[in-house]
Amino acid sequence: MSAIWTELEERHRATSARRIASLFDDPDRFDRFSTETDDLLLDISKTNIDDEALALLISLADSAGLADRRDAMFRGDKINMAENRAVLHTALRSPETAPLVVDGVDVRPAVTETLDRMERFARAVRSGDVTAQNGAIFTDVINIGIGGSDLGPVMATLALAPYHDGPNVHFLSNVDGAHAHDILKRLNPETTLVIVASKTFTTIETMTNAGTVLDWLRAGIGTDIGAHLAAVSTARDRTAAMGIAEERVFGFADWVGGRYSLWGPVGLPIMLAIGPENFRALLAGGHAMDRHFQTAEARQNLPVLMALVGIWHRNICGYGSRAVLPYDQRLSRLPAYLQQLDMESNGKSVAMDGSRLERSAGPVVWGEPGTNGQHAFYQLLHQGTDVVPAEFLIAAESHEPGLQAHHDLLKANCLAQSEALMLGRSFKQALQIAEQLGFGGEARKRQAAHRSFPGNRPSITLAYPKLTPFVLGQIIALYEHRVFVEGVIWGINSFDQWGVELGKELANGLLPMVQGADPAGKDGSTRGLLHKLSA
Ligand SMILES: O=P(O)(O)OC[C@H]1O[C@](O)(CO)[C@@H](O)[C@@H]1O
Repeated sequence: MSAIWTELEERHRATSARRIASLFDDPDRFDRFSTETDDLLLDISKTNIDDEALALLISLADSAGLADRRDAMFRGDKINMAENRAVLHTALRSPETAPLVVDGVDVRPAVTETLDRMERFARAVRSGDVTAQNGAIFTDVINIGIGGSDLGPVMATLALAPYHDGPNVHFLSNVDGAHAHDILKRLNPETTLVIVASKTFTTIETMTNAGTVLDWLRAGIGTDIGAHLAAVSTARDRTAAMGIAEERVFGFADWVGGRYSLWGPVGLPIMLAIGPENFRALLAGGHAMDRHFQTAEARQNLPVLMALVGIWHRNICGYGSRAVLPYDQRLSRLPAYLQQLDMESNGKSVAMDGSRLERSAGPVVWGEPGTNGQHAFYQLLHQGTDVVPAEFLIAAESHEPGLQAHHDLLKANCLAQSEALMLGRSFKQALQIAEQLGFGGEARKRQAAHRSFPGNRPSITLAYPKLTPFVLGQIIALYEHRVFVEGVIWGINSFDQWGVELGKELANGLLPMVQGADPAGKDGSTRGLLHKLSA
């Protein structure tokens, strides 16, 4: 593998002076460097990757054993070695029936049974067959969860707003009491269903918020609150201890990682919002991407290509971050969702065997929807000292046919940004502009310096017909597999998250000090801040 890395670095050295725009002297470049699957088109042509670089990147993935690792994941092997767990979120969206065995048990029947139970429950809540304690239909649902038990449902519910015909869904995640307060003050406990979503059912934020919301329910409707509760968890003993009836608990197995969990019971709020049929279409989209990932040749394989672009930019070009820029307001939480998916999976510096990684791994992922971002941080994307590879997402068709002019503008802006990043504006062109504006002499040069754009900044674009549940399912699964492929190439375990533990432990120790205990043994800064923060 190291020989391929060296060849890639050499290829980069040999081509880094080249302008990306010059690659379009090849009239077929777009056709050869863009790929379509069911609904998605991925365009990687506006990068400096050429045939030679792509061939090397593909051999890198091959030599990392990508096909074997992929098959091992889908087969249910315990590829999350650090936790001795299989990684089978793909089973949650699979209609296949052939046995899928983990620890001697075929997992398919339980997946089907849980999905059917979720569906029955969601239908009954939506129709009013399952009602509040006083017989009223539930108008609102609060999902209490954080991280993977929040971000996926938040992102998908917003993305699929045009399909939202069920109760209003509110997401309570932050332990900051302001979050609970601001949600609860708008709601009526008599018509509110509460889902406590936590894989472990130990997460302090979720348990604290659940305690507050259960108290709010009791204050509003009395002690008999069972009709207003449901839970999503792998820990049935703990859901029982919270008083949530067995039939209101939707369980899943430890082979579903938190950030990969929206396809199963964690997706219950999505199902309540958009209905079981649309939820199943989301699953079908995810499964379609699974099939594509498993069967397409590397050069036509969207997750593989997206990952290889990621590797090229991170490791070969040395770019430390990537911007996710959905030109789709309803994907405004996609960057936040991807921050967990990507950075909690691949934000690591240790290989599977515990040795230090020889190369950089996961980049910083960030972003905001276009066009808003254009009026905020795009200045840095175009003229900043660091290059940030951009990832654009855009639909051919909107859900608002009556507002076509808006969508035309949205598309024009999206295309303009990737074009501007690539082309830039030369000093010579900027001099002409300055002259037209009436600047002369040194002022003209100064103006031109400020008004020129280096260009040659890479971007990729993901285009889709319309943001339907099926398309969204494909997009999410595409990113999941992209993260997986990058993790395989970096040689890391993308499915554990030890990096979140230390802060949790220290917070437990600090709580008594926040409440007045002696901060003995703490550093000067922490002691000083504790003093300043004592109310
Ligand atoms: O669903 P749980 O167990 O409450 O965990 C919530 C989140 O917390 C984390 O463990 C990180 O703190 C995530 O991986 C997970 O998605």
